[in-house]
Amino acid sequence: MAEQVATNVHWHDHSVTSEERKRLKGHKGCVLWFTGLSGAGKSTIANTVDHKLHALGKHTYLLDGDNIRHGLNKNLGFSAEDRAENIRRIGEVAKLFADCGVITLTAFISPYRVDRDNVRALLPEGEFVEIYVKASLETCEDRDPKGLYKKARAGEIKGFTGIDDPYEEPENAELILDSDGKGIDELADEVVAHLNQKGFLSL
Ligand SMILES: Nc1ncnc2c1ncn2[C@@H]1O[C@H](COP(=O)(O)OS(=O)(=O)O)[C@@H](OP(=O)(O)O)[C@H]1O
Ligand SMILES: Nc1ncnc2c1ncn2[C@@H]1O[C@H](COP(=O)(O)OP(=O)(O)O)[C@@H](O)[C@H]1O
Repeated sequence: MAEQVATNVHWHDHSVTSEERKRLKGHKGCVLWFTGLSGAGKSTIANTVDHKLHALGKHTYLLDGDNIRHGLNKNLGFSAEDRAENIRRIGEVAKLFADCGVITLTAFISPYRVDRDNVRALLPEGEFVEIYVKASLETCEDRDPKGLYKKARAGEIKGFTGIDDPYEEPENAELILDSDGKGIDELADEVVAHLNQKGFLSL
């Protein structure tokens, strides 16, 4: 976890409370943390869940890997340190969204267990929902929508997750999606059903 560097800064409580914000929205906030290899289906499934929840009248927002790396995190690369900082910042942003009752979806490889666990620790108990989008390396390489695996195999990209950089599988994910065996719509429905069952879609 990053240490606080600045001194003489003080926490201020908001005059509109987190509970009041949630009441206005009609449901709790949470973070749906999709993790998995590049090409596993994180982004596509998260987008489909986002659509389905929006259609149900829920307040959602999706923080997507490639997009965040064009803005907030454009100064970060793919070393272990930069990936940790990437995930830390996303975690802090997601926490703010969840605090005001938004169902926040994130789609990042987030390959290191400790980085994901640090985000879990940032959030109130039960609000971090780790969703492992599980697909074999073979499946991901076959899909290879951006041609990145091909480049990594050719040595044109170094430190590519799954090829010459690690991916640590979740040990206690709330949900595991079988992206080798099932289609996008079915997997998105599994996520919505989980949220419903756990009471995230109401107050
Ligand atoms: N070295 C290396 N390793 C893995 N991925 C790479 C790399 N270089 C570029 N890319 C592209 O960046 C996307 C992953 O970014 P993330 O922010 O999700 O990565 S991480 O969570 O910080 O590990 C990832 O996108 P997704 O396919 O959406 O996962 C890749 O398109
Ligand atoms: N369960 C699935 N079954 C079939 N194709 C999938 C599935 N999940 C994702 N895909 C396809 O695989 C490709 C990569 O998905 P994407 O969501 O970009 O992965 P990620 O965000 O994990 O890198 C896309 O073309 C997507 O349509």
